[in-house]
This record gives sequence, structure tokens and C-alpha cells, in this order.
Amino acid sequence: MTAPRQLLESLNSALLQASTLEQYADKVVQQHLQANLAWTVEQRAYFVTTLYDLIRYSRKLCWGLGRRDLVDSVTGLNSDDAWHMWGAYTLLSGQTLPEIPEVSALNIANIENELASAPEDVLLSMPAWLDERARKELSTEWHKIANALNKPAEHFIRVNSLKSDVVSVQESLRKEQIATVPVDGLPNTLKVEQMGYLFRTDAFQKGHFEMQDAGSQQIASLLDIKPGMKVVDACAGAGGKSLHIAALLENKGRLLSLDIHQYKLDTLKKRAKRAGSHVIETRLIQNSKTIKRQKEKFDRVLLDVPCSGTGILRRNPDAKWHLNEQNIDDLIVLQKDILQRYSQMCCVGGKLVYATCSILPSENGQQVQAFLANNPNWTLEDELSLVPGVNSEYDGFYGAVLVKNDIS
Ligand SMILES: C[S@@+](CC[C@H](N)C(=O)[O-])C[C@H]1O[C@@H](n2cnc3c(N)ncnc32)[C@H](O)[C@@H]1O
Repeated sequence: MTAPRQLLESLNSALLQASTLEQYADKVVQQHLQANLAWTVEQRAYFVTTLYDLIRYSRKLCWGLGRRDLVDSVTGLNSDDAWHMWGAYTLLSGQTLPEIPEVSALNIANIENELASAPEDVLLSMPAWLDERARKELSTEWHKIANALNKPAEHFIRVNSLKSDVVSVQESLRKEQIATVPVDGLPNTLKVEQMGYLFRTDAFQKGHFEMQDAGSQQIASLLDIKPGMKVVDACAGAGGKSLHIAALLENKGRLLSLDIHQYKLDTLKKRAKRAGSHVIETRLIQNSKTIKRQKEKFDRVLLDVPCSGTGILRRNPDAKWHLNEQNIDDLIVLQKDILQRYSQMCCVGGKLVYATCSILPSENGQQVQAFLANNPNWTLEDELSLVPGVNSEYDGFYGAVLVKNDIS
């Protein structure tokens, strides 16, 4: 596709905005798409894919351009640098550059020559600290995982079984020129093959589906939910998994969705209304009493804890530039505290799922093992570890199913 000048200028300013790290890339994308409603579906796709790739590969591109001063932080990027990054990216993707002055000085031989001396973490375009930590935790698998995390994310739909079914959603989207295919082993999941304005479709407006990665869709299923159960989703956020749980409950029973941020719960409420999920009650966690009051009240507990998000870097490529090593260490302390305190909400004989969207064992299996060592009344029933590049084509997710036993 030959991108029009106006689109390239938008791309340039979007890259500058994202590089300040003052806004997350998805918000920058939303602003630009909203401001350019005349772009075709193809042009929108080019904008989003290219911006995300420029962010994803910024470290490698800066090295290739000989800009070692920008390799460790692109927060000092200016408009000329942003044009050069787009130019280098275009050449490295095997495409030709238009004859415009901003990129006329670039040539592929120079870029490849610079990259020949780049260290592994630069070629993977990962922050040096993350590369070092992941190598320690994941050994030789890290290389494969990092390459998989650098691929653009695919888009998946979870059909809302409270209101529709896979065949009807597929047919409804097909009428709006959006092509989808079923996903093996996941009965309510569709993969989007031909993108369109998904959120404007009739099926979306009527609550017949939600956008949710196929890996993420496997977490609520671990809870082994039966209609009528009492369930708590204690880190519910905007409700991706709460909506799935409500569907598994077939709207029978009770689902308490908790979070420390009211604005996320407000979004959850709107989504629940659209989805026809009547069993959801939201509650803000104001202090430790909110949790203590729910002691042993639930058959199922989901702890989808705050984490590094390293499993979903394909979807949020800028997250690696926002993170630092201290953040991960702090998150590990928080996860441990949430698992210890919030597990009290589970009744004896009940089950708890501890989940993250991280690929780091220190946030996953190691947390669970430490919990089991300190809590002999709990046992590990099952463990799901979806690791891009190793055993999964989807986002990276971890889920451990823990059972609370009576040892009195
Ligand atoms: C991984 S996100 C949850 C995503 C959500 N479950 C979904 O599927 O859309 C983690 C959530 O934990 C919340 N959180 C952070 N600290 C918390 C705490 N101490 N107790 C409960 N929730 C917390 C965050 O606000 C965030 O919404």
C-alpha cells in the first residue's frame, strides 16, 4: 500500500507522542483513528501495524541508524528521528521508500552494516535489563519467546453465549465484511481474519461478542464453574474475565467483581449491561476490611493479579519501555500479598485460580509454590502455562488451580 503523505505525518506525530511515554500507545492510536475517520480500513490497518512495529523495534531501529544516544531511551526523539525510524523500518521490511526529503539520505546497506555489530538484546529490541532477567529465568527459551512476542497480535472474539452463538456471530460479521474462523479446542472463540470496524458492528452493539485474546479466554474456564455458584473475581479491572464468568454461570448464582479502581468497575458495569450479564455485582476495595468481610463466602475465587504484562507484549509493545526492574520486584511483593490475603474468601472445598499475563516464572509458578509451602491446607490441582514461541500462538498467560482442603 502507498501511504498518503497525511497518513505518514500522522504516523510521525503518533510516534513522537508515544515515545514521550506520557501516554500509552493504545490511547495514541485511538486519538489518531478518531481524528482520521476518512481513512480506509487498509489505511487504518497500516497506521496501527506500522506504529506498533516502530514502537516494538525502536531500540533496534535506533542502533541501525547509528543513533546509540537513543538506543536506551527514545524519550529524546525529534521529528527527523521519527522519520528516519519509519524509513529504516520500511527498508528493513523490504519495501521501497517514496521520494521525500525526510528519508532521502537513508540506505539499507548502512543500516545493515550498523546492525551487524548489534548485541542480541538490541536485535530482539528488548530493554537490556528485561533481556538479562528473562534469560536468567527462562534460559535458552527466552530467545524463541522474545521473537514470538515481537510478532503483531492477532485478534480474537469471545462469543457471548448468554445472547448468541458462534454461527450467528460469524454470519452477522460476514454481512459487514468481517471474516472470522473458529478456533480449534475453544468452542466460543473466533479468530478475526479480515478486520473491519468491529466495535461499530450490530453484533457488538447488541453484546453478542467481546474482543478477548484466545489465551485470556482459557483462564475463566480453569475455574470449573457450574451455574448457581458463588464466585468472586477479585482483580476484575474492566471485566474481561468477569463477563466470561457470568456467561459460564449462565446468569445463575452470584459474581462479585472487585477492584481498587472505581473507573475500571464503571467500565465493567457498562460492558455487563451490554452483555446482559445480570449476576455481576461490582464493589470497590477500599481497605483490607472489604476482603475480610468476604471470608469463606465463595465457591470459586479468581485472582487475575496485576503483573508485568510480559505475556501480552505483542498487544502492548510499549509496555516494555514503561516497565523497569523495580516495578517487577514490587509487583511480585503485591502478588504474594494478594494471594495470601484474598485466598481467605474461598470456602473449604472451593477452588481458586491464580492468573497472570506474564511469562516470568517469578510471577507464576514460583509464587504458587511459595504459597503452597506456607499454606498446607491448599493443594495444586492443575496448571496452565501458555508461552508464545514455546507452546502457544496466543498471548502468554499463566493459571494455577488451587483447592482449599479441610485439615482440621
Ligand atoms: C491483570 S489486571 C485485571 C484484568 C481483568 N481481570 C480482565 O480480565 O480484564 C489486574 C487488576 O488488578 C487491579 N489491582 C491492583 N492492585 C489490586 C489490589 N490490591 N486488589 C485488587 N485488585 C488490584 C488493577 O486495578 C487491575 O485492574
